[in-house]
Amino acid sequence: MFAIDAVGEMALGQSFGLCATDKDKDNWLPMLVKFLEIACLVGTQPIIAPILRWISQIFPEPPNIKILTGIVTGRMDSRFKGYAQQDISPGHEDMFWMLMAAENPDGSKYSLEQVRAAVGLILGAGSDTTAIIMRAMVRFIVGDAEIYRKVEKEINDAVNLGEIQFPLSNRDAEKLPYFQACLKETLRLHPPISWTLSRRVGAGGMHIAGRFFAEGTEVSMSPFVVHRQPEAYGYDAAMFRPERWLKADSEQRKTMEHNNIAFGSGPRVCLGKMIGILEVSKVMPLLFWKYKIGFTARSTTSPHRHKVGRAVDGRVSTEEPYFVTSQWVAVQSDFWCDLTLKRDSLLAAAA
Ligand code: HEM
Repeated sequence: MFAIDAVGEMALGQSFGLCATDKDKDNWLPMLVKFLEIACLVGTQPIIAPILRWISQIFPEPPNIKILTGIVTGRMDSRFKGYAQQDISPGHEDMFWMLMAAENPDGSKYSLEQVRAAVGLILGAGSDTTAIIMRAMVRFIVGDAEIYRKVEKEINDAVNLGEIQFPLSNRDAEKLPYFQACLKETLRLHPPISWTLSRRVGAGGMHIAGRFFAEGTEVSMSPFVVHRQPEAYGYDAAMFRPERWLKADSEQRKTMEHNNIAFGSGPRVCLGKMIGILEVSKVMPLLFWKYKIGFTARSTTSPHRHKVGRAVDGRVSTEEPYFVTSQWVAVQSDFWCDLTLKRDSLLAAAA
């Protein structure tokens, strides 16, 4: 809910109110998963796009989707209207405002359709991705008592010594090296996007990893696979071990960073990379400081209640606290946690 609200605030200057009401009354969460499933289908099989467009013209939009598209379209329309009346920003420069000021390479302004498409892309690309990392971080950290202890200690010590303050600034979050190493390990082992956007092989074709690919072939890489190479991350590449980032020498660290493609790489790298890292760095230390977290069994109403959990690598286990379904996006479902307010945070609130 936080990730959707945050991206709403950034893209259209206003959150969608999920955190404030503590409810997903418009069904953003299930609809986003559906949206990403369709994006996966169209992204990998572009031939399907015109068929889906045709179907969507014949059959009415399902009511749930209609509500969401209605909310987004309504907000955009009112911003377009405000913009035309020179009421350009809602008190701060959001992405809508920047897109309206942006120019195409030929110097022309973005068309309304371009702005609509870009805002839709940001809402889709910037919400579940960040939420997946947050869930995976809880699973990896809390699932290992020693790592959890180290994360808590680092945050508690930094708070007690007055080195960091909540709400955390990005600079303060950088004062938590062990937490940052956990974030890197999470992005490495559970990259939210299972393969990067495809690229087309250029004129004359190309040899990649010992194979020839003809000109025009679409190729892509899977962060999930690249991030598990022992050549880059060591013999224990499949293990969640934050220390690998802290103990690596500069050459090893360079290799690990270079192979980390959770946000893609090159000219089409994720445009929200720094925003995603900032969001996780602001929220997760506060969560770990404020609450004691534990996993609980799956809810009796869960669609997976008869199944054991499934990890991001497809391992099926009763120990696994969530169920990962991976299409383009490796999304978790049925993750039930117990949160207990900690004494320290209660005392700080009372002070
Ligand atoms: C942890 C969070 C995130 C992850 C792991 C992630 C990952 C990715 C990946 C793998 C790509 C494809 C890059 C490539 O093929 O080289 C991408 C593209 C993109 N991402 Fe993110 N993303 C995250 C958060 C965000 C956020 C918060 C936003 C916006 C506020 C965003 C906006 C975009 C956009 C607009 C693109 C398309 C770029 C293009 O077409 O050139 N992402 N992201």
